Amino acid sequence: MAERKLSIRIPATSANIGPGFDVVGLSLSLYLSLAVSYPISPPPGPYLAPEISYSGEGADEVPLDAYKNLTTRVALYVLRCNDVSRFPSHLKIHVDNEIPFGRGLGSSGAAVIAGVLLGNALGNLNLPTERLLDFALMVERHPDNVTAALVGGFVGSYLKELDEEASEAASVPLSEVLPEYPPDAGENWGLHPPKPPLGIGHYIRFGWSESIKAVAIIPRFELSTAKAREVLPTQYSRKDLVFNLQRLAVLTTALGQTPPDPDLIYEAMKDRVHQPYRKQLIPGLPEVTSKITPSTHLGLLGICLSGAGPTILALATEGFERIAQDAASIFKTFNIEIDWKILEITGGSTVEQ
Ligand SMILES: Nc1ncnc2c1ncn2[C@@H]1O[C@H](COP(=O)(O)OP(=O)(O)OP(=O)(O)O)[C@@H](O)[C@H]1O
Ligand SMILES: N[C@@H](CCO)C(=O)O
Repeated sequence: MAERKLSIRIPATSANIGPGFDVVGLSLSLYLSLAVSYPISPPPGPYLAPEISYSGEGADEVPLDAYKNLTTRVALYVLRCNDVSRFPSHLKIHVDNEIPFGRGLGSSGAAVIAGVLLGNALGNLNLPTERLLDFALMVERHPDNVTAALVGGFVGSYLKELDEEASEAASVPLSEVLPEYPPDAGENWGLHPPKPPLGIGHYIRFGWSESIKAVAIIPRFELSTAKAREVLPTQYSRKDLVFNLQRLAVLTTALGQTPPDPDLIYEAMKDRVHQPYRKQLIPGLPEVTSKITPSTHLGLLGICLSGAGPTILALATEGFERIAQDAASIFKTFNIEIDWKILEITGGSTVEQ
């Protein structure tokens, strides 16, 4: 029986990088990988729903029902928006995941991009990158993680201001975008989910100095992005806004310079928009980010919360192990154990047939 096989690989991401809340993201060398197969002509007999197997991070909690799993729900959303009512029969998907859940390393953004790429490939849709991003943004509504996961590198993005009709289309509740269809609903599923407006997200890739690696200091507890967003204020002072804008403007160029300048970067990775409010959820955050500096740790460039946390990201050119071990000692005084990884800044998502 002739089979079609696909391999899809999505990198982890770190969002914000200090002052760039909801704006910048960085793709990192930890991966969510999907091995997909299905017969080109389905064998005679009834339609068979997808079979998912899963290994690695999140294996004990991720739903294996294709109508409940985030990646396959997103894939079905993309298919249905493009007049394909269901998955191919006898579809098999094996997921292997290296990205820990709820740690600020973009696990949900990776799962969403995996779904968009899976839907695009299964439906032979050949959607351009910009359209793939529109679909991802209908699900994960801030662009930093999904854009970096899709295109790779150090990326800045913004959401376009939409006209009234498009804003309405883009603000439908997530439950309508990704309903949990009953697996036996067969051919009768509607084909008209809310389609994304065109061109929601826009992005640009900045330069990145090859000498810089990322040390991910990963506390052994989860913090959901939703919870970490609830503690943020809805309004900011002009002083705090200008503080972040000044640093972000410098940071986007400073990280592309060789050799990178630690004095410029350390200060440029400070933030007043999200980290001060999230410290109540991450004991030890202010201590780690203030005690590990370029003057105490040779090679360190800057240090910040990764995404919504609790992971802390240190950017450095050398001295990686010492940075990680000293961060571990500080966290230990707060009774928090950590794992750490030295990561490369990597390319974007890939689909191989
Ligand atoms: N591979 C996956 N398959 C299915 N669901 C996933 C997968 N990865 C993540 N998720 C879902 O996303 C949730 C984590 O999302 P959340 O936004 O809270 O954290 P994060 O994406 O890891 O962190 P951040 O957005 O700060 O980088 C998980 O609890 C799980 O429900
Ligand atoms: N910019 C987002 C990233 C997390 O997904 C936040 O900090 O809440």
